[in-house]
Amino acid sequence: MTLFPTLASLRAAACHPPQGDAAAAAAAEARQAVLTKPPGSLGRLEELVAWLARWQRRPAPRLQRVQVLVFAGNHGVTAQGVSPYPAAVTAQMADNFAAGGGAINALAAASGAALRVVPLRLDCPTADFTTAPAMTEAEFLDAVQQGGAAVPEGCDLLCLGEMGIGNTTAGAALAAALFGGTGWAGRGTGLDAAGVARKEAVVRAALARHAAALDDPLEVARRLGGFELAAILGATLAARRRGVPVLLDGFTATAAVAPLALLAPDGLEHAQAAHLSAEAGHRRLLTALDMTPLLDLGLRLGEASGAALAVPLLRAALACHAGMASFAEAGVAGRAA
Ligand SMILES: Cc1cc2ncn([C@H]3O[C@H](COP(=O)(O)O)[C@@H](O)[C@H]3O)c2cc1C
Ligand SMILES: O=C(O)c1cccnc1
Repeated sequence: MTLFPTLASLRAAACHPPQGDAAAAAAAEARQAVLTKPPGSLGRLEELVAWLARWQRRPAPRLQRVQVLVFAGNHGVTAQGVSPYPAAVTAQMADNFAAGGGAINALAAASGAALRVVPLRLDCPTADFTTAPAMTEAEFLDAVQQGGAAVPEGCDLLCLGEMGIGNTTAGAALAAALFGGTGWAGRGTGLDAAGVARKEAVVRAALARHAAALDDPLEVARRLGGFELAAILGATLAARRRGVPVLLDGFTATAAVAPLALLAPDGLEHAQAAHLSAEAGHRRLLTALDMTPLLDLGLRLGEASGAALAVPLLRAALACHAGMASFAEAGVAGRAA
């Protein structure tokens, strides 16, 4: 089924995201209050359970089926020398994932999550966005659709990430176009200072080329994004509709979905920033989106690695919520006054 056959239908869906279940969240919170601990003492873990309840629309949320999706795409902007690695590495890494050899294979397995890698036209990079829109409207919608279609039925949690040489430049261009300012370009896979300056100049050139169209977040995603970034946006939208909470990976994945927060103020409420990437612009991007990352481990990999790493944290939060005794059950005295 085509989720969003036209840009107008995609825009309508993004501007009016369905709400979570406030009663389910309240029920989860009410249970937190009677468990044998001072109220609020499990901090963010308590909030995470209520968040899962709200977006799974279940008072007792579960994490039986956790799906990691890694979307892969190639970028014409690599012609500008913005990555230390050749574009061929994207397809080579997709093969490596298929053979089980990537970091995300190990991390998904360690987190008890299923992994699917979705290659998007790896033999056909996007256009170099310093000279033309990265994607045509049809290409953009197709990538969004593939992202949405990859969200499995009956999934309890989705971890979203990407593989695409050059895509931290696309992420920086998206962030700069959506939130303004300079200095969004970072080291990516390991640029030196001269390389970062060249990348920043490429971002400036892209913004100048597309200046007339940058007040529309979806046009920003089409002109400056990439196939895998559009797919992450589509998967995030589809997850919202299907009652699936989302863990976002690093800078690039966050930039990919940032248009949703500008199209609807609550457009990313069903998503958490799983970690703070070492990529320069991530902290600033999360601040702009009012998101607080769950982990800060100095990762700068992508591949949904940080998202997969946060899954055990959510499992631990649920284990407390489901497994702890209440004050009444345990015969523990409540607060004196
Ligand atoms: C071997 C290898 C494995 C990776 N896995 C993720 N990335 C990460 O690096 C790329 C973005 O960085 P840049 O914009 O500097 O090219 C993306 O593919 C991202 O997923 C990798 C990069 C490489 C080289
Ligand atoms: O934070 C990210 O998404 C990231 C950082 C470096 C390389 N690839 C991705």
